[in-house]
Amino acid sequence: MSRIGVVTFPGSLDDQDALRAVRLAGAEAVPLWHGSDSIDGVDAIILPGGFSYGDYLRCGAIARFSPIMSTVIDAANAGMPVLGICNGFQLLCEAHLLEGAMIRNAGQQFICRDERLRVETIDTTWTCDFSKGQEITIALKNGEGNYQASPETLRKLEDNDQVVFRYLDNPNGSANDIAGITNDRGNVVGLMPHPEHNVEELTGASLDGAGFFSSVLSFLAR
Ligand SMILES: NC(=O)CC[C@H](N)C(=O)O
Repeated sequence: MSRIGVVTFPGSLDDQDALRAVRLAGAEAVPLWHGSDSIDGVDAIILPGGFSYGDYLRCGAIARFSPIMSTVIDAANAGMPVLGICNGFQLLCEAHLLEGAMIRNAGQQFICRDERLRVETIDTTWTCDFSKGQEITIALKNGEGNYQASPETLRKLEDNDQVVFRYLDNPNGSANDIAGITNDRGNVVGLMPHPEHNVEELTGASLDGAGFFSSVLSFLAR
């Protein structure tokens, strides 16, 4: 059975939901603690949403120096699937595993709502079970979700098919309507919306988040 680790930082909020989504997908969910440099032999890693270190300085800027991150960076560079959800995406940018940065939402409001997204590439470890161009609904909730990058970086992301998700109705001012991106290799993915909140019928929400977790399991079974 594949083992997927979820890292808890001080101020993480959605680690339990991510662990639950992993279990619902049929994998072993492995809680990991930010203060240890061990990833316990897992096959894939999720950096969950929340308010690590109270969002002091910038979202993810302090968590990026947690002991576990040096191991996560080595594993990601060796090809391990890593998914950063919201604060996790911010953290992946701070750790330079993904390019670009997040600033305050245009309008300066915290946004919490369902968001329509288009899947732009299925060539990643976390989206291979979707179809290209598929439209999905995933919950969004953040204050600093406005993705920005230099014109050169944006051009590179577009040219290399590294834009993974785009908002259909851009809620926060993100450049090129970008909701999520991947690295060159397609093993590291970050997105602002929260797939772990869209996996259970009981909530009445869409179940479109399940595709992230089934994708990584399909990838690991190859
Ligand atoms: N849901 C989240 O992970 C929020 C991330 C971050 N605290 C923000 O508000 O932008």
